[in-house]
Amino acid sequence: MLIEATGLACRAGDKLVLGEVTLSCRPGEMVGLIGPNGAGKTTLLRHLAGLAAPAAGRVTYDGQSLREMSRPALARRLAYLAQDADAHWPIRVDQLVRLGRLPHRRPLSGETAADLAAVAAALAATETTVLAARRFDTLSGGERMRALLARALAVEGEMLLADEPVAALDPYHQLHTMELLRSVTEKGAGVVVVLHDLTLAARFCDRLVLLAGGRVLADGPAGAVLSDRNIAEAYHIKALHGAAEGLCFTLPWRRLPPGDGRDFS
Ligand SMILES: Nc1ncnc2c1ncn2[C@@H]1O[C@H](COP(=O)(O)OP(=O)(O)OP(=O)(O)O)[C@@H](O)[C@H]1O
Repeated sequence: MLIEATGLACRAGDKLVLGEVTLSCRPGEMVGLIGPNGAGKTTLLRHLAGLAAPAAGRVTYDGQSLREMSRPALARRLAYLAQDADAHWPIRVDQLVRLGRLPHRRPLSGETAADLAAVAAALAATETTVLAARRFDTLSGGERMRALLARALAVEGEMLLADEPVAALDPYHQLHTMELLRSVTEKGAGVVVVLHDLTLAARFCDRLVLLAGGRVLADGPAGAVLSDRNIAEAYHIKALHGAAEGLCFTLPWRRLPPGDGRDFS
C-alpha cells in the first residue's frame, strides 16, 4: 500500500471533524474522495499529506509512519495540491512550477536537465506553456488552478493528493485534468483526488470513498458507492443515473424534502 490512514480522528473544539477514518491508495490507483461540504475531505487530505497531526490513528507511507519521515524526503515523494492554494507574492508561472522541483535540488546547486525537463513537461501537460511568462496573480481562477497543478506534476512524486482540482475549470479542462491525473496513475503513482462532480468521480476513479460527517459512509467501486441510498444519506438529494458510450453518469437531480422524506425510487 502506498498510503494508508488507519483510525484517523481529529477534533476542532468540541466538533468531531474526522472519526475513525480509514483510507488507502495503492500505486497506480486513483481514489476519488467525495462527500458534502464540511464532510472532512480537506482535513483528511491534509492529514495524508502530513500537514496535520491526528488526535488518534496513523498515516503510513510505503509502510513507514509519516511522522518518522523527514520533510524533504516526503516532499520528493508526495505532491499536495491544496483547494485554496495561492501564491502570496508576485511570481511568474514558470517560477511557480519550478518550485515543484525544489525538494529534488541539493543545497546551492542549480537546476539539472531533469529539473528543466520536468518543468517543461508539466507546463505542456497542463497547457500552461503559453502562460509561463505571465505573473501568477494576473491569471484567471481556472488558469491559476492549472498552473498549480503543473507545479504539483513537476514534483514527479509517487503520490499526488489533489483537493478539488477541477472546481474552477471549464468542462474541457475538467476532462483534460482528469485525464492528466489518470496518466499520472498509469506511470505507477497513486492519486487521491477530492471531487464534487459525481460523474467525473465515477468515470475516472478506480475507487470512491464517500465521507459524511467525518466518517467513511462507503468505500468501493463507483456503482456501489453511488447508490441512491448513499447519495440520499450523504447529500440529501436524488440523482439520476444513466449511461452513454458505455460509460455511466450520475446527475444531481433534486433535493430531498427535509426530515425523513427520503425516497429511493
Ligand atoms: N479549526 C477549525 N475550527 C472549527 N471547525 C473546523 C476547523 N477546521 C475544520 N473545521 C470544520 O471541520 C469540517 C470539515 O472541514 P473540511 O474543510 O475538511 O471539509 P470538506 O469536506 O473539505 O468541505 P468542502 O467540500 O466544503 O471543501 C467543517 O465543518 C469545518 O468547518
